[in-house]
Amino acid sequence: MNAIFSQHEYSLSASIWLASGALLCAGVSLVLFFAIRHRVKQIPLWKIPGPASVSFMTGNYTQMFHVGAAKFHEHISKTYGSVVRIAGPLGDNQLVISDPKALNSILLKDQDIFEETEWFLETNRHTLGLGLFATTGAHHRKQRKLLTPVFSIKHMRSMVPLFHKITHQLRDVLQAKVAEGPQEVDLLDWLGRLALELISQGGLGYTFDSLNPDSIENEFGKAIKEYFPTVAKLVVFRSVYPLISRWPSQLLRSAAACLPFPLLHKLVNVTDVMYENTKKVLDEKKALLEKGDVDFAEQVGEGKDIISILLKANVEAESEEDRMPDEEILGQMTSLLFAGTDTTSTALSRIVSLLAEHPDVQERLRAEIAEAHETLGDGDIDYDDLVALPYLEAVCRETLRLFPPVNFVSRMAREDISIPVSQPIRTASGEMTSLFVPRGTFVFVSIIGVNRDASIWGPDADEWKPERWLAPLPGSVNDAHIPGVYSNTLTFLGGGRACIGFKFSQLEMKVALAQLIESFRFSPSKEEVVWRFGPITTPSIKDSGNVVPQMPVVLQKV
Ligand code: HEM
Repeated sequence: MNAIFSQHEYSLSASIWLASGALLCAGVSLVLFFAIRHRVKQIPLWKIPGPASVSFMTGNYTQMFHVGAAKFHEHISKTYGSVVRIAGPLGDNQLVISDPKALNSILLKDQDIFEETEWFLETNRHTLGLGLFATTGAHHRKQRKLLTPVFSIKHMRSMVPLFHKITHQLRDVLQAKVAEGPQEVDLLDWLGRLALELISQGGLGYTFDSLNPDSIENEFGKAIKEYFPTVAKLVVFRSVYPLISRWPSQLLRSAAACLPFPLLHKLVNVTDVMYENTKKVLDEKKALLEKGDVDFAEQVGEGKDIISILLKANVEAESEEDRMPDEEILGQMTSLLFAGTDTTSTALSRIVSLLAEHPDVQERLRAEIAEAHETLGDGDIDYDDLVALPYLEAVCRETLRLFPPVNFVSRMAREDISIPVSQPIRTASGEMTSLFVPRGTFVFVSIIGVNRDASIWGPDADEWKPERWLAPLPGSVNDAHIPGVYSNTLTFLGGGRACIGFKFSQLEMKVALAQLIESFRFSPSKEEVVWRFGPITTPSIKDSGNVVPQMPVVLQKV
């Protein structure tokens, strides 16, 4: 009896093994089938010139994403042109594109085909929430439509006094530091605090109190700071996340808790803290709105912040179509904090660093601000006068052209498509006058490639020359029809996913520079500052062998 039972048991487990083996084989065959089909479809891409792959596993990625990768990006665009094939992981063929005509198709005409990648959308949905960084197509367009009025010039104009008020706080802190004489100050830290306050007060009507030197950072502030460095290190995890991202959230949480990856646990914790705190801010705002008679001017951000205005618009909306659900407002809140902080602080740090290296430009800019005060009086410079200052505009434009904080963005072709190119692509067998992009191809939109293209900007494209903006630009700039929203550059991208905060950001920078330049003289530190290339370029110094994000500058009272 026992023997028969064992035999049964044996054949049962053998069947289970056989079935599992068959399933595994079927799974592997399916993956292989799709991988081979994808490779076959990619055959036309082999003709496109590009650097040799350095590893089957990682392709050219170690060169593309290295901290010193600026040189590699410059090398590929100068050697291979504005459409370059690179090797992605496991021999995948991918494209780096800076050709303006091709980008018109990718970012404007065919933007629904060249969407954000799944890994970008899915990880953002689960960490930042259902904001602009997580939606596509009609859903994304609806969100943009509801958000556009709060980023209008009319609204930006009304924000200038708040921006000045916040920047005064920074100026006072820095003035206290240099009261006894010149001091070396880590401006990345202070400009980061400024950018956080500007977006948190101007965007959410919330303050982290981060410009108060005596304040203790709360867990919300810590989470916002830690979010980007944490996700940036989880590249491999993010790339496979779409395979499991539709599992029930409880299962995903349990899986994350079981996996032995401390960074993943940290990301879950950071996400929870961001969610709980944005929800608290939103609930408080809604309660105030429901009371009806609240004086919003008494609130942080004086009730002019983006979220308060969105909530008021929700109350006044006549149909569901014109209303944004709470879940999506929460997603916008975290997305704004994420998108508006490191980008702006990096841009401002770069401008200050360049002014420190170029005292002549610094003096000319200071003179322009002083002259504006002579005409307008001693008070803060208002919106219209600030945007009319030509040299301030030229310094900002030139820095954002040559040193865009975001170097590239990625897209994935959702269908086979042929797109036009401005310059024929030279291949071993002749020239291609259009580019066939097979479905599933990963495309890097090279912001830095467009902004520094010598055939567009002229032979001095790699030089920092603010005065280029004071004279008419070369005809080649207009002729290129660069599909960007800002000054013929791609710094804030273009099309339906262009940076919605680009006017907000320009204004923050101008208010900050106008105030700082009239109070301080900047000169370079003795420390060597290295700009680390990455999703967002960050200045750093080497301290006891460790790389520390920092931008030391010597400050002196004017
Ligand atoms: C110098 C500063 C900034 C730069 C260089 C910059 C650049 C960019 C770029 C390149 C994108 C496109 C990302 C992609 O397609 O993957 C983007 C999107 C975005 N930016 Fe900015 N940004 C800056 C400041 C800001 C500020 C201050 C805010 C908020 C007030 C903001 C809010 C956003 C949002 C919400 C998106 C997503 C837009 C969408 O998907 O529809 N950005 N930004």
